[in-house]
Amino acid sequence: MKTIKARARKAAFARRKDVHSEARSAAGVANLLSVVTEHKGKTLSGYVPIRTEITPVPVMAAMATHGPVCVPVTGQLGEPLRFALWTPDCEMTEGAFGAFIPATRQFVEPEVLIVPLLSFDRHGGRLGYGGGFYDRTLEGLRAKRPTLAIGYAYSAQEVDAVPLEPTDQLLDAIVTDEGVHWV
Ligand SMILES: Nc1nc2c(c(=O)[nH]1)N(C=O)[C@@H](CNc1ccc(C(=O)N[C@@H](CCC(=O)O)C(=O)O)cc1)CN2
Ligand SMILES: Nc1ncnc2c1ncn2[C@@H]1O[C@H](COP(=O)(O)OP(=O)(O)OP(=O)(O)O)[C@@H](O)[C@H]1O
Repeated sequence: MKTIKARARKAAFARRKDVHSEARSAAGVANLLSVVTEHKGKTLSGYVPIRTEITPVPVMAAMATHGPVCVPVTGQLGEPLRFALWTPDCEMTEGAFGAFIPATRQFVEPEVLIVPLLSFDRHGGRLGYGGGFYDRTLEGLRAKRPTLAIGYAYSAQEVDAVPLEPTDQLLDAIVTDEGVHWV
């Protein structure tokens, strides 16, 4: 399974690089807003893009006028993510794995998560960078309360079937530059 996932990641990185563009990112914004605006006031987690990830930052900025918005903070490998409050103008500093995090961190627990990914399938399967961070995190959050995991990606990141393990947490919806798909 490790080699299967590693191979899938390599292909997914190449595919995402091909379609990464500002125009496609902009096209995703309206679709993502249509989903998250239904959850105004709930704590929403986004992410600051790394590598060739589609950016949810305009959506996070719009939602920050309605309620708390946070971003993931990585601890040790094997630990779930934590989430620090974020505002469009907050000071940022470089965290682990090159992802930017708020310089001053007030930790909160999101109910709605915009989840970055390398590839997804129609059944909610998700391939990430391989730390298992979102899997551990969603497992913990879902054990406490209903939690909405929204995958955000370029539509070209769709595959027939993501290789899955028992510990993989499924997405509830996938939003792309081309539309919204509820699982
Ligand atoms: N924008 C963004 N922020 C995020 C995440 C993310 O996927 N996207 N994360 C989501 O979890 C966390 C950071 N997790 C990451 C985990 C691994 C790698 C990474 O580059 N891994 C190596 C392989 C490591 C290994 O297997 O030894 C690689 O892919 O080359 C990057 C980010 C928190 N913040
Ligand atoms: N809840 C969990 N408890 C124990 N191990 C876990 C859990 N979730 C994931 N893992 C393990 O972590 C490793 C990496 O997981 P996986 O390959 O699914 O990461 P990923 O979803 O691609 O990455 P990420 O979520 O960080 O973006 C796997 O070996 C997996 O079994």
